Amino acid sequence: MTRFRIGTRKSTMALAQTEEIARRLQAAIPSLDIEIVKFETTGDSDQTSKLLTHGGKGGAFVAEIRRAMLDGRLHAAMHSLKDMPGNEETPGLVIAALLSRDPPGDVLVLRRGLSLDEFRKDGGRGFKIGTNAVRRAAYARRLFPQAELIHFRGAADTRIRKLDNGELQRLPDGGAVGPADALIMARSGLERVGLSDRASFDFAAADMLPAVGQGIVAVECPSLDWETRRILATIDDGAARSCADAEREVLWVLNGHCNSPIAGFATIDRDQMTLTASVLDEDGGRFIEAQRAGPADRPRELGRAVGLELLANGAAELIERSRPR
Ligand SMILES: NCc1[nH]cc(CCC(=O)O)c1CC(=O)O
Repeated sequence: MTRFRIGTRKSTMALAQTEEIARRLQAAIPSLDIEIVKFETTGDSDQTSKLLTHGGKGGAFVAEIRRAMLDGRLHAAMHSLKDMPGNEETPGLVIAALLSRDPPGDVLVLRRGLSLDEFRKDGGRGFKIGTNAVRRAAYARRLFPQAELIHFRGAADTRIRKLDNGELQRLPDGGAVGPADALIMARSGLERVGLSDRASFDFAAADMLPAVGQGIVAVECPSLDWETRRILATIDDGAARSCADAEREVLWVLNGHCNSPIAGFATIDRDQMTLTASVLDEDGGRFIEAQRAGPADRPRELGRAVGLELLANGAAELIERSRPR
């Protein structure tokens, strides 16, 4: 049998996620001969320009690796579900597996030597929080109204090194900001790069609603490659899929772009699903939130209802305002 080739970006986090896919596939199908194929992408080599300008890291990576699958160079590709565009479908490709969800929330990572009490005592006054996500910036402005939010990017492990070294973040216009005193990062990402001991504080979902799909690793493959789909079905997690269907339906209804200020998070309790979603203003001034519960086996219906409620409350205007031009 030919080797089963899975494509991935080369970052520490992406490799850890792909190795997890390989481990689960190997456990399900011991005879499978798996090869991990590493891709260098525009998103990784261009560390300075704002992600926004090329449609998000997802946008750049997704296009390149998808070509390889459609050309037959790969059987499948790893994605963070969070980074997959929610406002379009890719003809010829399908998300054939979603791994069981890792912790979905965000954490605060402080520069070494800075204590949480010190950081929090005056609403963050005098401190700089680095993040590239409109969603995180908007929630952070609410939680730490006195802190300064600065643009900060890079792979998870690189970002923490920059934080500890007090490095400035270069901006696309040639300027620089920083150094940052704190970062906001996904707990799952931090764990995957082996740095979970750096989490100073876990944000509750109610205080910082996770991004749609956060914590879920996705595996994509050509939709007509039935053999690959059968293989990937062995590691597909039903609960992750239901939550993903509900959360991504919100993106679909809102026609959200790659860096949309949209948050969405579903949980399942027995046969009930609860879905919360929000649309945020870049400066944290306006929040539109909606929450509904419904049968867990009808996730899209719930996503649609929540998405339409957000639209009825003015979501489209906030999303259009943040669209990259
Ligand atoms: N944009 C990069 C990215 N894509 C997915 C995750 C987190 C892990 C996940 O959601 O599975 C991260 C890092 C971060 O947001 O801190």
